[in-house]
Amino acid sequence: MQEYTIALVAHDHKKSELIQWINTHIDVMKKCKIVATGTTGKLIATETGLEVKRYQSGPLGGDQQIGALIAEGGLTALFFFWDPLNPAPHDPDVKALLRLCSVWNVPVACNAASADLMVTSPLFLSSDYHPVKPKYERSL
Ligand SMILES: O=C(CO)COP(=O)(O)O
Repeated sequence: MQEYTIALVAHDHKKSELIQWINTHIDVMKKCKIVATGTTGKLIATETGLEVKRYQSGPLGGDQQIGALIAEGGLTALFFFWDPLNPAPHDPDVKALLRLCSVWNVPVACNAASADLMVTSPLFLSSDYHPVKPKYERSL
């Protein structure tokens, strides 16, 4: 059976919204392998009981670790409830993570409404759905 890895990430002011969203979609979440940045992952595990592979906290490199997973072709989708109203010290990392989703055509939802649409799509976790993985050529 195919394994689907999703990343769940939320900035501090968005964490409770993410937990609420996860609980609304808990049956879908249970079908996925979940990775998360450190603090978000800890909260998800304690508040929902889901198993979570935790990376570093975002400001300490967690966003970049998830970016590396994308670059290796190992991420199915990203749910990133980022905070548009408070500056983050690691904003370049946040931008880099979102950029890599576009580079590698990885589905990404940045708010609860988009996340709702994504997980309720019949294509989500469907073995018939293979988003095009771009091929890049770089000459040195
Ligand atoms: O800062 C984050 C994403 O940019 C999230 O990090 P934490 O999950 O450790 O709070």
